Amino acid sequence: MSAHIIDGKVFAAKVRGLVADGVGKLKAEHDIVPGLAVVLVGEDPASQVYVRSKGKMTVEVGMKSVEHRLEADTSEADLLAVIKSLNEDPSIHGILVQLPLPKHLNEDLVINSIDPAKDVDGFHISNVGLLGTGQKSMVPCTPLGCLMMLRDYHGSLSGMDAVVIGRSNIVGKPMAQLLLGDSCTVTIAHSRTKDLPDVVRRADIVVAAVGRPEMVPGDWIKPGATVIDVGINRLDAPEKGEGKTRLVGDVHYESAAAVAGAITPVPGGVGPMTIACLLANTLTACCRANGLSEPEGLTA
Ligand SMILES: NC(=O)C1=CN([C@@H]2O[C@H](COP(=O)(O)OP(=O)(O)OC[C@H]3O[C@@H](n4cnc5c(N)ncnc54)[C@H](OP(=O)(O)O)[C@@H]3O)[C@@H](O)[C@H]2O)C=CC1
Ligand SMILES: Nc1nc(=O)c2c([nH]1)NC[C@@H]1CN(c3ccc(C(=O)N[C@@H](CCC(=O)O)C(=O)O)cc3)C=[N+]21
Repeated sequence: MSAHIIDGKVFAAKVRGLVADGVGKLKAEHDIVPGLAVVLVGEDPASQVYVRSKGKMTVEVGMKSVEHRLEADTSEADLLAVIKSLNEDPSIHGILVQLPLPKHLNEDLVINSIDPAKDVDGFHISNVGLLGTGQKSMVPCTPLGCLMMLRDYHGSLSGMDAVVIGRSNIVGKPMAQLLLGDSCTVTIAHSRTKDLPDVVRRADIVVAAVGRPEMVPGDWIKPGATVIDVGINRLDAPEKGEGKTRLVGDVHYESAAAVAGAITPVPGGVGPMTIACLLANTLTACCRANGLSEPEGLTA
């Protein structure tokens, strides 16, 4: 194994430190405490992990943390009423509705009912449009975290060939926008892409956001390329004991690390950065809401 390991855990701790400094300054100089509300409908297991560490870290950086846990059969009207009350609550600067939502709820409608200024996920159509046109917006946390790691490792990304595997609204598409914004030549690959291995072999930067465990093998990776593994896949791990599981990414780590120049591990890569960027976005939203200058280095 030769690749440099990009340590998302260490980087995320650094970002949370910057956020904590900003929060401290807001409190000391303006007596303002940023508040983040998370709304969880039902008991999606993938979301559980996220909500747990998020609540803890929100409090650690000095913010107010609010959780709304609603029954899986909550009506759309009741969910919209909760969001409306959070939109109107001046102590709340960030609102996150955990996805996926139960099938009977219209995800687009729900997301677009969030005040765009409080949309710390950056999923509201208004923020998507602002990002797409290069205007100041709320930037989705996972792609923002990936961008921060890439900028930190490479400095400038200008002119690099980037391949994003996956075209979801929450990861693939905004990731491609951010890479384009940093002047990469961007290819977006998906399930209908022809000759995916050859497409990936051209890339200086590979971002894998597919949701298929260890799908990208090392022999698809150009020697020296930087590999960002967004995938979070939980597999059974009987070797660790009965009922135990392990997390793996969308990249086959061992073989990819043998050829890549740099790689993010799973766990300990993109995941912790996502949460750090959520806190960063909440601080940014709070500064903007109060007409204050926002901290450097925490936005795209
Ligand atoms: N670390 C973190 O903080 C986060 C991690 N994740 C993880 O990232 C991964 C992706 O998440 P998300 O974007 O929401 O997933 P989606 O399921 O919404 O999107 C997956 C994308 O991968 C594409 N795809 C599926 N199969 C293939 C294939 N065989 N070849 C090429 N492309 C394929 C799909 O193509 P098509 O559009 O054609 O169907 C789709 O665009 C998941 O593992 C998820 O758990 C997600 C969010 C945050
Ligand atoms: N509105 C919304 N926004 C999201 O950003 C969002 C969402 N819904 N729904 C679910 C996905 C998933 N997601 C993760 C974030 C961090 C880790 C994370 O910190 N993972 C740790 C591992 C945790 C463990 O050990 O299980 C790591 O990768 O090191 C995982 C997953 C955000 N998501």
